[in-house]
This record gives sequence, structure tokens and C-alpha cells, in this order.
Amino acid sequence: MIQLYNVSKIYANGVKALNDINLHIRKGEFVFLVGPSGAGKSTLTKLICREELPSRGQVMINGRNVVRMKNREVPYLRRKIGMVFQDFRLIPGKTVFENVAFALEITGASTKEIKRVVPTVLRMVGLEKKADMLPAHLSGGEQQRTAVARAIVNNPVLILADEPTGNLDPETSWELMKLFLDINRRGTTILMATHAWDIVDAMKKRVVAMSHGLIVRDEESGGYGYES
Ligand SMILES: Nc1ncnc2c1ncn2[C@@H]1O[C@H](COP(=O)(O)OP(=O)(O)OP(=O)(O)O)[C@@H](O)[C@H]1O
Repeated sequence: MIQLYNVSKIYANGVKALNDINLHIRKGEFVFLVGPSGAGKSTLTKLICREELPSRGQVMINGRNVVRMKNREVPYLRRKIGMVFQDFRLIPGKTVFENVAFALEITGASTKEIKRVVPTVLRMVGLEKKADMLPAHLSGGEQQRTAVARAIVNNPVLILADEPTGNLDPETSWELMKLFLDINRRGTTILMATHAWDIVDAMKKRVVAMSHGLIVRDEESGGYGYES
């Protein structure tokens, strides 16, 4: 599903963010990406969705070489990847329903399909009663569940989550993690960068630990491994 071969990333300012990384993630896996600030976690996720290109090496997603992909093919790749960020990134002027619908609209979905699919996804994340609310009127947890609904509405094969519980209290974070587990059980691969050591320790999933642009540990049923 995801294969990185000898991937290095040097930014234009000379910072070496990734140093000869090799990583394989199979379909249906749930993988935590951990490591101190600046270790290269976000850079790695950006290479997977082709927000950045590697300076060296190959990035394969679903058998496709992302590096050789033409610009016009990138939207098709992004459609297969649902993204969730720490700061939610919802459109403030759109309601919960409209935020989720927007992700479908840009793929050319019909109004009929939108009316069928969006309520189903909102039910799945427990937001069916908040469909007409604006993001500013929601709690952080509800905003993040809206973002998750938007991420899954196109049936992605992969969810990339960058510190998704970073702005949530512990209880809300756990509710969100249950939602991610539920999505993962339905077959979606999840790669989640996080500093939430308690969640990583409790969930006993695969843990890929990074430090200074290197993968320093890759463990099935792993733990966070150090104080954040
Ligand atoms: N666009 C950029 N231009 C230049 N340097 C960058 C850029 N993005 C990241 N870096 C640098 O690359 C290194 C890795 O950053 P990255 O954001 O991947 O780390 P991270 O592990 O995700 O950190 P955090 O946990 O704080 O999000 C850091 O030294 C960072 O300053």
C-alpha cells in the first residue's frame, strides 16, 4: 500500500528532514508515527500525499510511483487519501454538512449522491444532529469529527492524520481514537503522527519511531517509548 525506498528530503534551505528512509505499510494497517518535534514525521506524510517531492528515492502508493506522477494525476491520488490535521482546517463559512459535501463536490458527485452519502457519513461520526451548524459553534471534538467525516466521505484507502488529537482534551481524544479504530476495522489503512504517548501505549498498534530524519524503531504492538 505504502512503500518508501531510500527516501531523503532536503528542503530548499538545506535542512535534511529525511535521511534514506525505507518503510513499508500494508493495506489495513494502523501505524503510529512518533518522535520528537522536527524528527521528520510531517515531512514523511507530505511525501505520501505528494505535497512535497523527495530529493532522492521512490514513494509508491497503491503500486503507483508518486514521484513520477504527472500533476494532473495528483487529484486522483489525493482522492484516495483522507487527511486529518491538528487544526481541523474546516471552511468557517460552511456548515458541517457543507464542509463534508464540498469534498464530494470537487470529485464531481451529483446533488443526489451528496444528499445520500453525507448524512450516512455524519451518522457514522455521530454528528447527524449538527449538520446545519457552523464550525465556530462546535466543540473541538465535534470539529475534528467533521474533519474525519470529510476525510472518509470519498472512501479513501488511506487516512493520513497529523497530530489529530493535539487540540483535544483527553476524553475527546479517546472518542476520536475509537472513531479511527472503527474506520480502520472497515479496512482503511491509517498512518497517524502523534505525540499522544498515552494513546500509543494503550492501543498497542505498530509504532514507527523517528529521530533526526531516521527511522530508529519499527515495532508491531509497540509503545511510545520515551517521554514527550
Ligand atoms: N518547508 C520547509 N522548509 C524548510 N525546512 C522545513 C520545512 N518543513 C519542515 N522543515 C524542517 O524539516 C525538519 C523536519 O520537520 P517535520 O515538520 O517533518 O518534523 P515533525 O517530526 O513533523 O515535527 P513536529 O512533531 O513538530 O510536527 C525540521 O528541522 C523542520 O524545521
